[in-house]
Amino acid sequence: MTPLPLVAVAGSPNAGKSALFNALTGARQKVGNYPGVTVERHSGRLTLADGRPVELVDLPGAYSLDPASPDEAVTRDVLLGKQKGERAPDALVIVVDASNLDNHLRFALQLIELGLPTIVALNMVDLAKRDGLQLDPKRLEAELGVPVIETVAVRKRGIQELQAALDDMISAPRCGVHEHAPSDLIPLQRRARDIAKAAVVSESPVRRWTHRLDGVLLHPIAGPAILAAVLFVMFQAVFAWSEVPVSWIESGIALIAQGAADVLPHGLLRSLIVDGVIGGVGAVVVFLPQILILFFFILLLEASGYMVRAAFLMDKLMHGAGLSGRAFIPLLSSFACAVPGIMATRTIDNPKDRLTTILVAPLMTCSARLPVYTLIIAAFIPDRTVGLGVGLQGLVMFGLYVTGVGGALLAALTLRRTVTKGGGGAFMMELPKYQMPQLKDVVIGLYQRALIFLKRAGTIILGTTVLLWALASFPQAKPGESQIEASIAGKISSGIEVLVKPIGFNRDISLALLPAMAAREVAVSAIGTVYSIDAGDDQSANVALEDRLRGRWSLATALAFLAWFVFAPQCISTIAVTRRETNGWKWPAFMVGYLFALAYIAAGATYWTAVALGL
Ligand SMILES: Nc1nc2c(ncn2[C@@H]2O[C@H](COP(=O)(O)OP(=O)(O)OP(=O)(O)O)[C@@H](O)[C@H]2O)c(=O)[nH]1
Ligand SMILES: [Mg+2]
Repeated sequence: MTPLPLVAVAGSPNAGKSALFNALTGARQKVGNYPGVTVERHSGRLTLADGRPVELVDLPGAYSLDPASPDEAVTRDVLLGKQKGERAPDALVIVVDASNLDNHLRFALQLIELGLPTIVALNMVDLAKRDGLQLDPKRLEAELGVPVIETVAVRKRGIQELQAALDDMISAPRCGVHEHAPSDLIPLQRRARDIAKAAVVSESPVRRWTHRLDGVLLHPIAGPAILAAVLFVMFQAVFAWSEVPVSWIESGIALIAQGAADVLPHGLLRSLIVDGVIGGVGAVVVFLPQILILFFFILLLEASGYMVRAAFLMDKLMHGAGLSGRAFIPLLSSFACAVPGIMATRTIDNPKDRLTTILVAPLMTCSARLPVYTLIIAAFIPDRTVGLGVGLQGLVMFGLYVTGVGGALLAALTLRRTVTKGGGGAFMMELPKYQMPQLKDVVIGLYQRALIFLKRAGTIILGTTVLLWALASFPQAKPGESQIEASIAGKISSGIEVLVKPIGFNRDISLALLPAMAAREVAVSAIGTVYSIDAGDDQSANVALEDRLRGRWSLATALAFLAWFVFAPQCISTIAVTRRETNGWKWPAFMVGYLFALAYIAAGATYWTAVALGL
């Protein structure tokens, strides 16, 4: 018995292939598995007008014939007649989304080049129309050189016409499958865009604007320059805009501390409230404005549709580091916090790519580092401009972010050649329309961020601060003795100090490192608490934290401390989420190990360089 003619339904993800397949085959479907892989095989039967049966297979969506995932590999192998347990298809139905034509035509063009008898289903014309886009299928047909049928798969519109076209095609003599040579994506993309443009009859202004903006924002030279400028402005704003609200919060906290000191009697309770709670938590809460400004930008970039363009621009760079372009969005979210960033890696299909992305995500400068960076920069970097209105402090902050990103790319490159070696794939993504961000959404996003931050301040940070206060307050010092040196915390930190002395860290830092494991910001509150206790009741208790630091740390130590924080894996939540996402302790342990090693080396190198330069 000769097998039925096989017709493959192929196209980009979400084109509506399965919907069309269902409309064509109805209930006559079979679900199996391709041998050797975990990809399902959906097939169904279709009877042509003259009574001849054909078999239809619904292939997994793919962006190109150069696969990035196991699903895409099956699609390619079936189409090229190389899939085990499947015969070569006799004809193709390519499904494209009319409202997303230039993206979907890329793959369609590759498929048409295979030379099989082919029909293009121009699907989702209902959605295109709703968006104000009208296309000319005849023009498209002329450009592509194969029949084009308009369909709305979910409403079964155009199904009969499609079946009639299949009828003609199966009757025609078939020619063999041509080999696929991996094609260069850039010319392919350009052709797809030109054809999609030619097929447009009319287009709404929003769509037209999107195309025009993309012409500038995705330009090979202007695009990256604009992206760099956007990021730079963002980091300058974090400093410049926060000055006033920070000073308000500072005076508020000082007032509260003063009030508490006035009403409470001398002694331990007063020390706990004023030094422990108000001193520690207050030192962190001050950073709320900066964190909100950072999130304001991230929310704006996301809502406007620019974020995905940024990912597109970064794709080449990501590939250079051995990462998938899909890694960009998880890594960018990690600027806010590594926990959602690591969770977002679930969109990366290649397991090695994904693992690498998880392992480097903590190197992205999360918002919890901001308090530490800000404190040290404010204390040690002069507040002056370096010309053109660019502030030195903002520049140093920008430099710290760049170091984090550079470290992540280098780490990824190294990991991909060693522990996470293995093939990756080409990456493509769809660009959404530009949108005016809604004020309401941004406000809600910021409100949620503020709440999360304050909750952290009230729980983890408060808890560790009080614990540290207790460790730093007992046993009580005898007269003439320094309280910190007499305390348990002082003893512990002397132990740590032995380890970190070679990289220029002093006792204050050793004391802050341990509680900072709970959350990075705690380093700031820990230093705040310790200094409050140490100052005792003398007049200097009211001196701002920065001024105290300036008196006690050398510039070399401060810079080493910054370098440490760029790399150190100090966050329990990140370690926990890594364990969950990688199903075990192996990778989180590896991550903590290599990041601490990097932190130690970076801090040491910074310290000794600074000392050598005479800072
Ligand atoms: N409005 C509208 N929606 C459609 C049309 N065709 C498909 N859809 C919807 O689009 C979504 C994706 O359709 P699918 O058929 O699952 O797409 P697919 O190409 O099989 O996707 P993958 O298999 O994931 O690549 C579903 O929610 C469908 O209901 C259409 O012509 N018009
Ligand atoms: Mg499908």
